[in-house]
Amino acid sequence: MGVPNKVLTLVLIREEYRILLGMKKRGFGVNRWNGFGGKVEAGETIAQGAKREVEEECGLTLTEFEEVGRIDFEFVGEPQILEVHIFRGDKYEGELQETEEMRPEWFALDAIPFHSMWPDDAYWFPIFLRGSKFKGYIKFEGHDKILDCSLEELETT
Ligand SMILES: Nc1nc(SCCc2ccccc2)c2[nH]cnc2n1
Repeated sequence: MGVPNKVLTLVLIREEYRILLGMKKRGFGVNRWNGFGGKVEAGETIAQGAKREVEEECGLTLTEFEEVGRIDFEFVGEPQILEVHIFRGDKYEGELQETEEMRPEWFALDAIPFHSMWPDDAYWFPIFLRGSKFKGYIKFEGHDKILDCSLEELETT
């Protein structure tokens, strides 16, 4: 029995022709565009943690969102697996704002900046964008090199 997984959230707010990403300004994944998310705190559900991180990181309040995927990330030399629960944000309220953590920006679905994102995103974003549910396991060496990648599409909604 190794170290328990670190449970994290990742929220991708998607409209018909565009997706909301944030440029990470500090911490894990800095200088990459990503969805909004982070740690799940004691006493909150994973979904509550997802909603909280969106509010903290870009000022929007999710009113409709759904868990659509889960990817376990292993980093060579680190015993703790990152268990990332991925949500699609469908409806939200509030005013989009830049925070200390994230600079938000909308991207057309045919102009997603994969060259400035985590390298695995290019593999699972297409599954996410066609509305399927998915699960995966991805092994990294450092933050740029993928050693193993296994993704399974679970259902097409
Ligand atoms: N898209 C994506 N995201 C992450 S971490 C997401 C979860 C997180 C963690 C810490 C702060 C905020 C959000 C990744 N790791 C390795 N590949 C990856 N791809």
